[in-house]
Amino acid sequence: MKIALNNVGRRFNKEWIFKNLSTEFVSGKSYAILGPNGSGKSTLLSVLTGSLTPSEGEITFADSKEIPVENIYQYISLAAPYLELIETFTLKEIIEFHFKFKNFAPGIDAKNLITLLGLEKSANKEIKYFSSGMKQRTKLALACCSDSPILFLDEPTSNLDVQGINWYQELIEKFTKEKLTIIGSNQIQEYEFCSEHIQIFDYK
Ligand SMILES: Nc1ncnc2c1ncn2[C@@H]1O[C@H](COP(=O)(O)OP(=O)(O)OP(=O)(O)O)[C@@H](O)[C@H]1O
Repeated sequence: MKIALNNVGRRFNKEWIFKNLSTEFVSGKSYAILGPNGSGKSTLLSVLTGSLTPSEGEITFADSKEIPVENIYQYISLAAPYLELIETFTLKEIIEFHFKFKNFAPGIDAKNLITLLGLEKSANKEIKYFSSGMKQRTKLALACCSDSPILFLDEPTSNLDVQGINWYQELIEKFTKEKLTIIGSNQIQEYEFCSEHIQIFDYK
């Protein structure tokens, strides 16, 4: 998989969030998009997922051939603070729902995903009764355990405690090897495994 950006910029009204960004994102590599709060990480991630159009420049998605932007969602898994889980579903139900649209990563099924989460006792509990950390683990596990070639994680350790952060790092180790992984972050423990760094402030 490849995402290629050619002089891409995005503005809201008259404010440029980033511009003149030309780079490539390829499978098997992990990328960190870095910058402080409000710098534009989530805006760039939205452009890269095809959910926000660039204000200038070109973005292209390709596998063995070009993929139209309207189809790119089929190749993507995403966990982000602004993507909510359906609160009235139980954990079992949300897994069943999610995997109507995505395939499980090799070796994963609903039962061992719950084990991986360490939430066996909460399998029949509604998401609305989950703690913020339990919800975050669930979002990360759904995204990482899907068989999608591109994985986007925005602020992946928000609401996780030290144990949760270790759990996140193990999850990444297990499930991102052959993927194109892109992390939006300003915390080292979230992106230390990423070999490629993009500083939003280099594109202001
Ligand atoms: N839909 C929008 N309309 C107008 N301005 C927007 C919109 N979305 C984001 N912005 C602005 O774009 C800038 C970058 O926001 P963005 O959420 O991308 O930053 P971020 O680096 O992800 O921040 P954080 O680390 O706090 O999540 C901010 O000034 C924000 O107010």
